[in-house]
Amino acid sequence: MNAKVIAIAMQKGGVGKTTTCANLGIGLAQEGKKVLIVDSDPQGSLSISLGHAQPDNIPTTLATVMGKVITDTPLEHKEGILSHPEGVDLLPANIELSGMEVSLINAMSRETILKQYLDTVKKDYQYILLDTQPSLGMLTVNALAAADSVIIPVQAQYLPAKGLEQLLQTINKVRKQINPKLTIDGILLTMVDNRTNFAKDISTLLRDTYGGKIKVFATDIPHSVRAAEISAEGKSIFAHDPKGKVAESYRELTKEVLKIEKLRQKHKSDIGR
Ligand SMILES: Nc1ncnc2c1ncn2[C@@H]1O[C@H](COP(=O)(O)OP(=O)(O)OP(=O)(O)O)[C@@H](O)[C@H]1O
Ligand SMILES: [Mg+2]
Repeated sequence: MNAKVIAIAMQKGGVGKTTTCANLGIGLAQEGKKVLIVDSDPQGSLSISLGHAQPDNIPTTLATVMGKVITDTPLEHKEGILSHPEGVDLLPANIELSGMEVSLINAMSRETILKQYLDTVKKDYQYILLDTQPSLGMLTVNALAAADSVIIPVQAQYLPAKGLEQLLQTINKVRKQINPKLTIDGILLTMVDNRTNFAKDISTLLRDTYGGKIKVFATDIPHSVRAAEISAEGKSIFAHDPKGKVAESYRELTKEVLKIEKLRQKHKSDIGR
């Protein structure tokens, strides 16, 4: 195994990054994949939403293992990785990670500390998903430097134009300077309210503006209070409301994500012929 690493990134807050990371991760596990999800947000929202209500009490987190990479200290096998009853592994985060962001400033190869860490666990997984914080700071750059691809959640109610442009510029910079093979899997429309036409307008606008260059996922994630409830429950939408429209859409998204990998493999073998 050599995991595909997907960063879920958008510096605008509250667009559904954490929700997508948890539910896509568990969706992939339900398709039989070995999945690690990594919380790289000092707020620890992903850790909270996967059942660790007090992340600040967790002794070993992403900050611990990144610290060990920086100081060249050997890691134990799967150090700090917790398992979730729905079949995924989680590397949690807490407020200590904001201290890490400061220590990165003076670290050698500071943009690739997370990548160096992930290289030690990639053989144990097929997918590694990275939840990122709402900023384009050093932790997000580390996630982009470590990733094979990015999924960009965009909240359907708001025109994402400016935030999206900044993110694309950062992705291009990371490609040029650190990680040339980084690709964009797609833009994901989240919290879509089908009672309005606005979401449709935005998705048309996105396709018109970026079409050809960037895929917009065919699957939209609908707005639903059921989705908002899960972060307090510590479980996925599949466990909380399995027959609901949000569970259905995350199942569809999971299929789309698996298809991207299949197409890439086919493309590779076609070229090899
Ligand atoms: N499909 C949905 N329908 C309704 N509410 C949702 C949906 N998806 C997520 N939410 C809620 O919207 C809020 C923001 O979602 P989430 O935490 O996933 O976004 P985020 O991009 O990770 O935020 P941040 O930038 O703060 O990390 C949360 O309260 C979440 O429960
Ligand atoms: Mg979040």
